[in-house]
Amino acid sequence: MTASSRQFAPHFTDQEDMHNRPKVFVTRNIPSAGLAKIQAATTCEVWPERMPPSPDVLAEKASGCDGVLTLLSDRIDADFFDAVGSQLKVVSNFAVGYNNIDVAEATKRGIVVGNTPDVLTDATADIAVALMLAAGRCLREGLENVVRKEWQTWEPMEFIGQDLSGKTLGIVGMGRIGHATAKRCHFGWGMNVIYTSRSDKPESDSELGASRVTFEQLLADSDFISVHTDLNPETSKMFDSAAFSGMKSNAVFVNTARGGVVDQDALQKALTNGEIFAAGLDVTEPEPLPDDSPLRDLPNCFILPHIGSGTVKSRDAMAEIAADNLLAGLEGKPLRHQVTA
Ligand SMILES: NC(=O)C1=CN([C@@H]2O[C@H](COP(=O)(O)OP(=O)(O)OC[C@H]3O[C@@H](n4cnc5c(N)ncnc54)[C@H](O)[C@@H]3O)[C@@H](O)[C@H]2O)C=CC1
Ligand SMILES: O=C(O)C(=O)CO
Repeated sequence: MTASSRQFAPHFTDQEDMHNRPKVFVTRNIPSAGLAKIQAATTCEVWPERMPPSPDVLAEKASGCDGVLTLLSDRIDADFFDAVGSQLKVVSNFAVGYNNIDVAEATKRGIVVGNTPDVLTDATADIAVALMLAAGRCLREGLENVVRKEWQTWEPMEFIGQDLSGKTLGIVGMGRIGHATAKRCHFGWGMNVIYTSRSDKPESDSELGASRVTFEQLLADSDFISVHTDLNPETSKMFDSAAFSGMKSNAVFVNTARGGVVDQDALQKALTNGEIFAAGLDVTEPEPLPDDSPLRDLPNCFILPHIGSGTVKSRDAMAEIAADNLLAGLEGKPLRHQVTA
């Protein structure tokens, strides 16, 4: 048992009446590093299926609960709060992003909301770099060529991509994951880093020689653009047709943040018309993309099924923090990571 779990585990014993335990609903199976803690301290129902519960089923299952542990695919809003009843104390999101939760509405009702920052920063930055390489170096076309048995010979004029070395990387949203991505690219490939942010980032400036620029300048100067903002009203669809037409024709666009920051029709046009070179996406809107989404078929669009935080270490640590947040909220104690509106 870690120090943090000791701190947050409510003091229930086996002898204690199960009915006195707080009631919680966990909307999907999560690593036992967190789930075991929750099961030891609460009366807990875990949604057993691979697909998320529908909003109606989610509300029904959470009804009468003191706490819920949610995923980024669960919408937690006023309708949900109305449906589940006034005893709900805490919503613990198994993610750092919490755009699926109406935090203002939760706060108004005295419900605390937790998230899982930091422990997935490196894993997600690694996927951002993987996407830069995959999209920039035509890995989809190369792989499909091999899988379809079209590989005939060494091709001097095919599968020609973009170098990272010495190029300019534009980070949109220089937060935890933005900085970690920039660090990899600056020290790994000697990339020049520019960024947009809501405030100056002196640590990124001094550690990486980075400079804060306007959004328009970032679009115009970057060879690689990597998005790391949270999804909020300001960032929603910030990558529209004007943004893509402001980019270099060799630009590689990478998004590991949220699909909602991109106008996907505009992205599809930019990729088809050669306005930009390629895109690498770990996130889309919706997830999954519809089967007939044209983005699925574009050879210069490399799409992953939202796996940024998908390492054993990150997911275990996320589960532990999410469990600690949930148990702390049930006891009315401060959460390890609480978010505010
Ligand atoms: N693909 C994946 O599996 C994962 C995706 N994410 C996404 O990445 C996001 C970022 O995570 P962190 O770096 O931990 O969060 P963070 O809060 O450290 O960084 C977000 C940054 O974006 C900035 N920002 C917000 N609005 C902006 C705007 N209009 N223009 C420029 N910058 C703006 C914020 O000031 C902040 O510095 C999460 O909110 C989540 O949506 C996070 C983890 C895994
Ligand atoms: O944590 C997040 O916000 C994710 O997108 C998945 O880890």
